[in-house]
Amino acid sequence: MSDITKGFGHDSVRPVPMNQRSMGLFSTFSLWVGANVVVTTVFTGMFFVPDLKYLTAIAVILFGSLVGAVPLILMGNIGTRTGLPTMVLTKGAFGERGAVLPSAVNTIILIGWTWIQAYMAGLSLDHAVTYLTGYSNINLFTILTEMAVVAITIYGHRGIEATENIVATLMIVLSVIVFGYMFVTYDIGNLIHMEAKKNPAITVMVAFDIVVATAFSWMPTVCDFNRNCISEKTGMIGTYLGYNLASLIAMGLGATVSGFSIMGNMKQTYDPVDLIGQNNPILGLVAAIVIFLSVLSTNVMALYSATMSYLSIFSRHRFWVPTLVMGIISIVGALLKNWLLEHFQSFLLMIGTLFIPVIAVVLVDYYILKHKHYDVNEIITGQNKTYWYWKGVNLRAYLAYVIGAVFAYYFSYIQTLPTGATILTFLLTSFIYWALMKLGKSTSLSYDYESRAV
Ligand SMILES: Nc1ccnc(=O)[nH]1
Repeated sequence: MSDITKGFGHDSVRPVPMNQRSMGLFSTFSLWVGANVVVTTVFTGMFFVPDLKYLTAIAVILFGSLVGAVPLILMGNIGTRTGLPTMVLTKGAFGERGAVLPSAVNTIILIGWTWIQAYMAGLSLDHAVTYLTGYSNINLFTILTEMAVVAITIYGHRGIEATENIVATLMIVLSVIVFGYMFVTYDIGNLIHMEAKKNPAITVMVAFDIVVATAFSWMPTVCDFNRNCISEKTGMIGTYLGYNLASLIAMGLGATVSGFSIMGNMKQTYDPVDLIGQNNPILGLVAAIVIFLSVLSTNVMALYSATMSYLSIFSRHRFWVPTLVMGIISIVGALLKNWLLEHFQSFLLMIGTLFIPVIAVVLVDYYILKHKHYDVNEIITGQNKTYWYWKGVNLRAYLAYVIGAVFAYYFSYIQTLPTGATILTFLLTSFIYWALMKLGKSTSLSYDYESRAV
């Protein structure tokens, strides 16, 4: 056993020193292409057409991603500067003990992502194989996909980076083939002129909000990888380019397939395999490979980040043990199948509610209140109690967080806003946290923090 495990990743939550950084511009770019070209993002793109006109949808996807990727790269840059994973970094704002809650929630959410994505990969592979051979076994293809994910992730970030370097390029090339085939066979001109719905559920503003929220869904993960970037500049540029290209490919694919499926009087779908597999089983298989690779390259990141979040709480455990245990959970849970798809929308809303306020608090804390400086050693050891606040918890961060989360919950579930709630939640939480911390400075409440933070 020990011979096998020696080769596994030994990744930990300790800061990655500069001389051990492994991601240059191409790796960073590939990683973020691999991250956001994923079937769930394709699925999201489906909802934009025909509610919006095709080119309007593409413009919203592009613009929303360009905007959402700004906080994403700012967040990732904290990882590059400190060498720490995201959930360890939340200690700086939430306190040594206050960070336990976001870390635990993040672990669970990431496993949720692996479930739905593995199942959706299983579905596409199954459809393609059925069109080709008549054989069908969704469970088998789902399990095989997720087993491959576990087999890669167990080798740690180096295994993941090596995978992304190949898979990202492959996905770009294969998706160009799929887009090309669809545009020619079903006629892109028709798609462009297709009428938008009269009473759309998704307006331009709501679509924009959803695209920005997609970027937020990556923020609890970003430092786990960008802490391996060799420089701040390549980290930010690689992430920005990779993430935006990926959004355009993935959401664009969903929007395109949706439009063509409706024009062809089919049931609305996001899945290119469903659209083209019947006419052309070989290209259906190519499309299924794109979907499979999209999930492989994303689920390795989700499982890895779930492990990092877990290790943020239980830092002494060896990397491969929680990876393997959660890997097995990710395989079994994917067999919940349609239940996962049915709850996907509420899952997204839940993530928005739970995590946008966390990101707002961390960004304000690092870039504004702590002037771009965390004492890395102190975050890890807690020796001088710099980030101890009150009994290990920063109550002001929690207060801002709760207000932000209640706001997000109310305006997402109970009284939906015509603008969506993502950006407003982010701005509101940022302001409240900043104000509470500034206000706190002049009251005795701040004694604990101020006296120790020198
Ligand atoms: N679409 C996704 C966003 C964040 N994490 C994932 O695993 N998938």
